[in-house]
Amino acid sequence: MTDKLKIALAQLNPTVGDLKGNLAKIRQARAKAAEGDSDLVLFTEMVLSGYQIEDLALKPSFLDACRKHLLELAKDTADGGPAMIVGSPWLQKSDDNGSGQAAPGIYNGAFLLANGRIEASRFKHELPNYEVFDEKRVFRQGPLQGPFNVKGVRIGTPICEDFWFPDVTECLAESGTEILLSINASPFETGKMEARRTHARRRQAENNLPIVYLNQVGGQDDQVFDGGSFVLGLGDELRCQLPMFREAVVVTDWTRGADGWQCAPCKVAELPDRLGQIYEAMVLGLKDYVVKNGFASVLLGLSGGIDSALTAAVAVDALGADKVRAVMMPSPYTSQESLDDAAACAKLLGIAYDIVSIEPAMQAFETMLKPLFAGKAADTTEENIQSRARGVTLMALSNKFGGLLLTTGNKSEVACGYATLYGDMCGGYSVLKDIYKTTVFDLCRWRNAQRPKDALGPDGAVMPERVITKPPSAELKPNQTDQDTLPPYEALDDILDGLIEQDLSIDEVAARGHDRALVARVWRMVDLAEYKRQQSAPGVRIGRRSFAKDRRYPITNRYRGE
Ligand SMILES: Nc1ncnc2c1ncn2[C@@H]1O[C@H](COP(=O)(O)OP(=O)(O)OC[C@H]2O[C@@H]([n+]3cccc(C(=O)O)c3)[C@H](O)[C@@H]2O)[C@@H](O)[C@H]1O
Ligand SMILES: Nc1ncnc2c1ncn2[C@@H]1O[C@H](COP(=O)(O)OP(=O)(O)OP(=O)(O)O)[C@@H](O)[C@H]1O
Ligand SMILES: NC(=O)CC[C@H](N)C(=O)O
Repeated sequence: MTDKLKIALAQLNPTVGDLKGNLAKIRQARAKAAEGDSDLVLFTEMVLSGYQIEDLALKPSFLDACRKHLLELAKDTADGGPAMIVGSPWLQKSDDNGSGQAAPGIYNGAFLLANGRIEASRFKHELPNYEVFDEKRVFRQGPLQGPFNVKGVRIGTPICEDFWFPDVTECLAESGTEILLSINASPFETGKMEARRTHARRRQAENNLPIVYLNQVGGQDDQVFDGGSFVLGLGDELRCQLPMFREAVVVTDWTRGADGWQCAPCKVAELPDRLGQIYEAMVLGLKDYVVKNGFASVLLGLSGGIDSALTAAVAVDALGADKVRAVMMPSPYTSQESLDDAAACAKLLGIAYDIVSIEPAMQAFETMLKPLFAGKAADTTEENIQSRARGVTLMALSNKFGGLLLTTGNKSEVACGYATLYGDMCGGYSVLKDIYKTTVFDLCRWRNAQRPKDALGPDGAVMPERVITKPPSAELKPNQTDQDTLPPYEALDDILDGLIEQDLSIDEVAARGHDRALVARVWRMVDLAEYKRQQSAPGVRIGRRSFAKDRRYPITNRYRGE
């Protein structure tokens, strides 16, 4: 038994399916922890496989590979260096010994690696099955179990969702746990840090134990894991705070006292404010999508409007100016103001900027379709041809030069279907998909006022003020503004917040001070655009009702909310 313990917290950015790469990252973190004389290194939920693995969990060959890599990692601990607690998926076989009472099946596990072997395992009990999580679909529920024994100290390891309810920690406390080390792969949402702290305080109040909350960092398709790991000492005292949105390995010092184990105060990183967290989530989400999918660069249509300006700024902050290419594609309806603003944006960001007129394509389509369109008045058909001419141009550049095309629609537009299918919806990834237009304005002002830490973009303003202040327009016909089709964004976003984020009825949203007929119209627009959303690119998830896995609606749907 010992009265002193050094526990290294490894807040890493694994890649789903990259077992070799993740193993190397884990080894590197352990080597760093060993330099700090750590007794134990704590890693996050499913760090070996990455999270979320979705139906990869149903592939026996993948689970075999995870087991093989875990056993290889366990052998490292024969060197007398620090023990490890590592998260991994696990296929429990009927002839497995030493894994407690667990029945055969696929589990989300935590493994104590020491003395050159897997000393013990614990399986996740509370499987989340809401919002973006579908764990019940692929994992079997683990039994309630007691703590690991590390150098005679009883260490309880609730796995993410296990920590959001009292039962798992209560069982651990009743079985003599002295320190709770919660391992997580908890995706970012606005307000999530506060929610995690609240759960930590509750678990502490219930069990009177010190708590380590360790979270994964990095982007995985639509989800961004924001890190922000922390240590909550006895008496609700923040002993250690790791940064959000970046990797960190920090060694914490623990001493056994009369009241139990206490962590010595160490680094307390400053957390970004609300808009800063959203912006950094967008940056990390895009960066990891691009890098982990093997793209060298991105491109986008830069219209002189606010959405493409913000998308370009995020791309530059994530990847660097030399990896971002902007194309202005004027039509006869494009104003000089837009041409000037797009050029000014590109200059402020220092990105490559080309101008390709779509007028020849518009004329070609007019000529091609003239015999068939005879006697028909111009309508949105011709507007959509412009948007599609731009889409074809951008996709051609993506094919020829290999960059990933960024699509720029924000959540207000995506909600209402205010975008052209196979036109401006072309693209492989979206950074604004979960950002309402009013937040787009806030984020532009925020970024013009400051450069986030580690951002690769320039200091100072990244877009001219006029991009933020002018009325938004698709410029698909003369003197058009978004408000010809949509209500003012302040009103629209509040209605959408009610209908989508809060799941309110038409009457309940109208009671917030909106015209009932307008709310019913917006409800209908949202329903009618479901088919567009189901064909749209993935994008960074910011809230609990993102348009991907959080909010799943039927396309064929006759419920009108009345
Ligand atoms: N349930 C369903 N399942 C499958 N397909 C369905 C469908 N309902 C319609 N469709 C099909 O979808 C097509 C109509 O959709 P689509 O071609 O997109 O056209 P549509 O939605 O009619 O028009 C696009 C709108 O977006 C606006 N816009 C365009 C470009 C940029 C911006 C901006 O400011 O960012 C705004 C534009 O002003 C216009 O109001 C038709 O082919 C129709 O048959
Ligand atoms: N003239 C243009 N040149 C280059 N790209 C354009 C042009 N017009 C539209 N696009 C592309 O299509 C997207 C949709 O743009 P549109 O101007 O129709 O509406 P928006 O949603 O208000 O976007 P933005 O605020 O970027 O203008 C733009 O973000 C941009 O990527
Ligand atoms: N991986 C998990 O179990 C995540 C669920 C948890 N409630 C969270 O988002 O933090």
